Amino acid sequence: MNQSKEQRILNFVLQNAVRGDPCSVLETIDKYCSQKEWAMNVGDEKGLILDKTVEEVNPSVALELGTYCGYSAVRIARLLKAGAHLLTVEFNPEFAAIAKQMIEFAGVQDKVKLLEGPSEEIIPQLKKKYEVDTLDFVFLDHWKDKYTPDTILLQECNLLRKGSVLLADNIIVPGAPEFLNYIRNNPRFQCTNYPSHLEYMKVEDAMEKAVFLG
Ligand SMILES: O=C(NCCCCc1cc2ccncc2s1)c1cc(-c2ccc(F)cc2)cc(O)c1O
Ligand SMILES: [Mg+2]
Repeated sequence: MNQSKEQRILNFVLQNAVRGDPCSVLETIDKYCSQKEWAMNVGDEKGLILDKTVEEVNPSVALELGTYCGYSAVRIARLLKAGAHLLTVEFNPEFAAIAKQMIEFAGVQDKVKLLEGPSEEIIPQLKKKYEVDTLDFVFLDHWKDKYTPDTILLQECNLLRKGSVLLADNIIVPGAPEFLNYIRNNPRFQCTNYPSHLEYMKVEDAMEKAVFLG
């Protein structure tokens, strides 16, 4: 049966990128998705905002919700200091299988733990099962109507500490209006908006950073 788009992206990386070189993997995915088939990776323009935020936070423990093909997991992991790690959550088994191979090809597998399942099930397991104390950085890039309930769940599970940084993708497209309303009106978060563009398109999009004030 014919291949999925995600399998085609992975194959293009396996055939054209340099094994063990995360930047080469990112460039190759961006090349494929801007020239051949659009896909919902954070991309190179919003990827720079992600890079700057990760470098600023320099997290020891990071969480990503919404792995997809592993583009942003590779993007984040390549910037992590020795001993730091990223937990990334994907509920679609096909996407998780692609992402696992992408992460391994990029050579960042020692810094990334890929967790399969719905975020609302995984988040409550982070402390006991995955030995997380608190999260320094959280990248929200899964279903846009899950951003708010999962942010509330992270607080209920005591996974945020004073200074924890959340970064949310797709604030304009597909949009996360309920999250924006929640986070900007919540006195426990200090928010910053970063205008940008939808990955590989001239369409406006934005990212929102929210620092937890404790
Ligand atoms: O839906 C998007 N991303 C989430 C996919 C949902 C995957 C999930 C992961 C997970 C893990 C744990 N629990 C539950 C879930 S659900 C998304 C969509 C667009 C877009 C933009 C314009 C379009 F015309 C069409 C699509 C752009 C983007 O950057 C996106 O991130
Ligand atoms: Mg996104």
